[in-house]
Amino acid sequence: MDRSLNETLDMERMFDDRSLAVGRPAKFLMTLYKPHLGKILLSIFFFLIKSSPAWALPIVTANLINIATHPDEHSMKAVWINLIVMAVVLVQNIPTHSLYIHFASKAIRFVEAGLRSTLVRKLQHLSMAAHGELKSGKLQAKVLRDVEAIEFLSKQMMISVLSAVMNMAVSLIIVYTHSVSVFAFFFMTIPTSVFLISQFRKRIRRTNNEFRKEIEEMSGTVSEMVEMLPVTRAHGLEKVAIDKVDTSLRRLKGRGIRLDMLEAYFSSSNWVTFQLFQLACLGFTSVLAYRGSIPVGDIVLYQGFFNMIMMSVNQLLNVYPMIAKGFESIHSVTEILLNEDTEEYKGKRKPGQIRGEIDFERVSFSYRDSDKHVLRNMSLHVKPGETVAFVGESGAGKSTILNLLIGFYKPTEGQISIDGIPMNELDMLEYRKSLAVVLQNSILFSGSIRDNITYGLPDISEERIWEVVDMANLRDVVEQLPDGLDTLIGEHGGRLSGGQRQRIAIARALIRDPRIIILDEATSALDNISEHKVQQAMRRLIKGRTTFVVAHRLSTIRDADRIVVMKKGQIAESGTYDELLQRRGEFYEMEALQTSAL
Ligand SMILES: Nc1ncnc2c1ncn2[C@@H]1O[C@H](COP(=O)(O)OP(=O)(O)OP(=O)(O)O)[C@@H](O)[C@H]1O
Repeated sequence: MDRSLNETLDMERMFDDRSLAVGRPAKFLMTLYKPHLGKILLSIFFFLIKSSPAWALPIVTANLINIATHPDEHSMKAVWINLIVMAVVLVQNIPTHSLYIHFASKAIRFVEAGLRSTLVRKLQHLSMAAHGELKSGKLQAKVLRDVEAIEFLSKQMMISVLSAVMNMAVSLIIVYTHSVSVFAFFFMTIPTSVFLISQFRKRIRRTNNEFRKEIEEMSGTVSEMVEMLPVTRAHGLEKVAIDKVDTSLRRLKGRGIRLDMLEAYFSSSNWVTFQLFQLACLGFTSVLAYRGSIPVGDIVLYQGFFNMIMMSVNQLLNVYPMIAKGFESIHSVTEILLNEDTEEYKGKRKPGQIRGEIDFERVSFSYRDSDKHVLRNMSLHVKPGETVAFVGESGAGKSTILNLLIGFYKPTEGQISIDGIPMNELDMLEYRKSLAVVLQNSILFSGSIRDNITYGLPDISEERIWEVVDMANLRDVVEQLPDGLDTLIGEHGGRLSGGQRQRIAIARALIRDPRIIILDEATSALDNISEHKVQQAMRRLIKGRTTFVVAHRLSTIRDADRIVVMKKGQIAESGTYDELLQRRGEFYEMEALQTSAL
């Protein structure tokens, strides 16, 4: 098996570990990176070597000054040794920096790909109810933005945080080995300066955030103005609209100037604090050198390392907001990864060749978090090959019946059986192979017409494709397009008419040669002529197959074996078209209403 896939599956297992509680981002990161420990250790190793020029430079500079201030007969030799060592340390940076990035990047990319893939798998397995709760927009944001933020967090951890922490640690060790008193000075002054600088930075960040909010509000006002343009123009309200934007602009301008001034003040305070502490370090080390406690050249060494520590602190403070954002994203990603609300049916019984006998046994259903009984105590026996049409007022529960049949939701009470096997025990993957579904809004994806028709079936012959194209009355549409079946249809079929989209969805159902067909208003968007042709094709298709249709126009279900009239989640009456008309009940009234409307 592909190695990366193996690692992805490992990751899935990791997230099955319930001990990985939400709210522990550090543990989450460790779980993510544990399989890549080798790469991480190698990247740390190469980081240490590649960073040596930064540490060597202050030492070599101090050595050279010390040699120059105390020359003897070995001085020239010592100068050359220092220069050659520095040159070697510099040149090794070329391969070691690449090796460091190679291992760090490999670890990060593996984790990123694995995380995305685990999330996508999880999304595919979450129940429809969970999807309804998470809302698709929010889900997209999670998969795209949050994974990006976690990837960014990883990069910052592996690059900025690692380099800052290492630089600080090495600097402190070198300073400690050179002079304990300078080390003590560093130890006392650095935390104070970090505290002051972080206070200034906090204020700068706060003022920036305030300003960004103002700008967002401003863009909201402008885009609302553009959206409202037709209404504004139709009522001659241009001045009102412009005044509204002007007021918002004036506020933004004033706030902007004030924030620029505040930012200037805090930025310069930040810089001056930094410089003052550096000056204090210079003063302290100069006094030590004057007293002869340290060699003169070491002043440069301590300046260099003080600077390096302060730069590292600055770097950490810079990446802090991004790290905080990354940790927030970890929270929201774990919300999905640890969501146990997966597909409700987990049965494993293989149905064999499905005949299409379906039983609803006292089925009741309510959507989650809703007290409303959408279906109540519904029983229905459907023979293999029978066509059952559901009609009834809006909200009567017709589409819900189809959702239950597909297995998107489980009945709250009662059960549905397929060929005598309760859905609970059924292997849904096998069952759904014999289902074809055409829902109210035909769902197409960007790609060619061919891709959309053969979705999930790679080895379909050209002949078979044209056969269903003809059956779905699509040939004239396809032949008029520049690339025929390979014409790209744009996102969600945006370049096609509603009728064309629906016909593609019908062709997709036809090509599966299913045993059970589920149609929700499948022919509603077709014109009279093509609807007639599709109806003919449908008749051919549904012959011998169990079919469930939800249709609002009663004319389309005249030939159904049985029409079930739904009312408030219950079966009000059922029978053939003619039987129901003769009964003069609900259906008779609906039919009369539609005929008079026509
Ligand atoms: N995902 C959902 N969550 C909560 N309630 C829902 C959900 N889907 C549908 N409902 C509610 O369930 C009831 C039945 O809806 P359903 O879509 O099955 O009716 P319908 O008979 O197909 O209506 P229409 O003819 O308008 O499509 C409605 O009151 C609807 O508001």
